[in-house]
Amino acid sequence: MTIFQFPKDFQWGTATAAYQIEGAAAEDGRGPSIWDTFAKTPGKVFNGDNGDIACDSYHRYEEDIALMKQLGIQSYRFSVSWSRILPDGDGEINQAGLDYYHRFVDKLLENGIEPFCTLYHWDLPQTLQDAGGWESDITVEAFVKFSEIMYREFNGKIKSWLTFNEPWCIAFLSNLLGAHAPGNRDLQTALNVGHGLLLAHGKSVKKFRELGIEGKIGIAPNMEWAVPYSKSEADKAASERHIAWFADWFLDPVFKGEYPQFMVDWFEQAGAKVDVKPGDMEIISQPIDHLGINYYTMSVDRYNPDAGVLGFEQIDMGLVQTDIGWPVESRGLYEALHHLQKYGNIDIYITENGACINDEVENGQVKDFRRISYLQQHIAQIHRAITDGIQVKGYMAWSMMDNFEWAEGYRMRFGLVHVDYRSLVRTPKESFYWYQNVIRNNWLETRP
Ligand SMILES: N=NNCCOCCOc1ccc(-c2cn(C[C@@H]3NC[C@@H](O)[C@H]3O)nn2)cc1
Repeated sequence: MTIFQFPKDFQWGTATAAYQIEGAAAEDGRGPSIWDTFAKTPGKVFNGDNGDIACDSYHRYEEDIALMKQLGIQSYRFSVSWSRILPDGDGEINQAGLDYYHRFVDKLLENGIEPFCTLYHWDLPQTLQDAGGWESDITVEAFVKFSEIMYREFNGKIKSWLTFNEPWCIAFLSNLLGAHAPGNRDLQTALNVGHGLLLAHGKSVKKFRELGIEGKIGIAPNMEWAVPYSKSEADKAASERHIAWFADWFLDPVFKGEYPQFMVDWFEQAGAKVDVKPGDMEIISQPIDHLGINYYTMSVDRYNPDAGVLGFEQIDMGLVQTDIGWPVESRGLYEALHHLQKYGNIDIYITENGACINDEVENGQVKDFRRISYLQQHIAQIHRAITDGIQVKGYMAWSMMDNFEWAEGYRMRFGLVHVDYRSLVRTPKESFYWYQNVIRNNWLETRP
């Protein structure tokens, strides 16, 4: 047996997001978001599932927090439903929305759990999408206003902030590939959205500093690691484009104040160019305090000029896959963490990592041993990176509970806790008890 001891101040946690767990979609003044609209558009979400009820965490948060307490986590990453706070995206504040998050955050703090807040986790108020979405300064300025309201309201209660979750999904999955809300399929739109969210990020960080808010702020890109299928230069370049598409396209502007030129050139030959105005990159590259990284899988890429805008296809190498079809290769997390060192040795939180394993309850138990294997492999890679001197400060398993997995609806389960969507009964899985032990010990035990 090998013991991997983690630093004494390492923060163990779990993560969720508002639209995926809260439900109460039209309750207490909440306005519609683009995901309410998208989910109710026929054909967009498996089975026509939507977030009207979800896990009903809006009403059951005390039960959920009791489970977090039982799990023993030190921090809990959640997101705020913007359209609960500002139902029209801007304008009048909905006090009932603020009151909900105060009740929720107070309950976390009462239980010794640090709230780790993501301001934007994909649920843009529909009124702002109607006004141009992230391509429009209207939305950028509305986000700054929304974030200022949250900063002022929760200053001293919430000390760990993230502006945006997974910019790649917001820009490209949702506006080039059309798989997520609002479902556009246009490269120029995707680049405009990416630039808009980066401007909103920079302006919000600037506001955070101007207000003298206590705590730390950052952003949480999702990364996919990729390696070339062959030794050819074309395959090598394809895997580099894949990595940069998810990470460098957003992190170079944040940390270096410029887009990666090889990607700017690639997109230009594909017919799209970011319209960078004077002063934009200075705003975007406001210094941040920490970086959230979401990691799930890695890819073996082969150059194929006919395989989409980025010109790579992902080759199935026969690796074990989770139930959503993502190859399991924890080495990619280690490599991704080293890749990030070019931006400096910034504090990093693994703000999402987890496995889609769709086991159900049998005799009161969920024997999700495949999830335990996935988590163990990936946590071991984090220990390896820390041993190399990389400043990983925490790990938040995705997800605390099964929830609405976007276009996959409720069929894909990532939770440490099983949710019966009819009864809403929560059942801790075997992985919950395994993770409870890792947290209690602050070490990982691996058996040969
Ligand atoms: N690899 N790309 N190939 C080309 C594009 O393929 C099309 C599909 O792409 C993807 C890529 C990534 C994802 C994804 C999902 N989650 C899980 C959520 N994270 C935030 C939290 O809310 C979780 O629910 N993280 N990432 C989905 C689809």
